[in-house]
Amino acid sequence: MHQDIEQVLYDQKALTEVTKSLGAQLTVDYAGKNPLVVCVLKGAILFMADLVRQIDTHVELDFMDVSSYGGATVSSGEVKIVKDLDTSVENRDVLIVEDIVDTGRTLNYIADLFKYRKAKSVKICTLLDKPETRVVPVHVDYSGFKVPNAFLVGYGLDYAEHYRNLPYIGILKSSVYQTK
Ligand SMILES: O=P(O)(O)OC[C@H]1O[C@H](OP(=O)(O)OP(=O)(O)O)[C@H](O)[C@@H]1O
Ligand code: HPA
Ligand SMILES: [Mg+2]
Repeated sequence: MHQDIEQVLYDQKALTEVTKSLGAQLTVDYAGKNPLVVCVLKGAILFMADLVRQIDTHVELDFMDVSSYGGATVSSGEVKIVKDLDTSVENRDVLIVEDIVDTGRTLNYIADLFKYRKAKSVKICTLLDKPETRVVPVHVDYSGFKVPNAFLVGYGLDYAEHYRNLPYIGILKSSVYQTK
């Protein structure tokens, strides 16, 4: 285990199992629908890559880069589009894939944007849901794990761009981001 990790919450086996189970459900729900599966960069990249391999029906992929944390552990409150989709969502069934819903600001913003752009349907699949810290409402359609109010890293989740490549999800030691 990495020295900056307090506790491992989900190891590779747990992540594989939950991804398979979500993929099986999505295979049923999206059969014949040709959904546009949108990965929210960068955090969701590892989950997206594993999840779509478990979806056994036709899908198209696209990527959107949105950022609100910068180098901090607390949301700035302002959501910025860094890279927009290449595809039009108009009249498409859109499935947004996220690593974590925390304050809800990122997904609230993206889901509203896709509805405004006239998507036929907008659903959310998140690996992690941290309900205690929600500031704005988000309807989560598919969720892997409900997590406690701690700063998590690994499997795509970062602190100041570090730890995304850890193959598990763990709680980051607070001594790493607290200066005193
Ligand atoms: O519910 P929220 O409070 O909005 O937080 C969740 C979002 O924050 C993180 O992304 P971040 O903006 O840090 O960018 P990153 O994915 O590139 O790390 C995370 O990957 C989610 O997208
Ligand atoms: O717990 C978290 N870890 C990493 N990035 C995040 N973005 C929102 N919450 C988190
Ligand atoms: Mg982040």
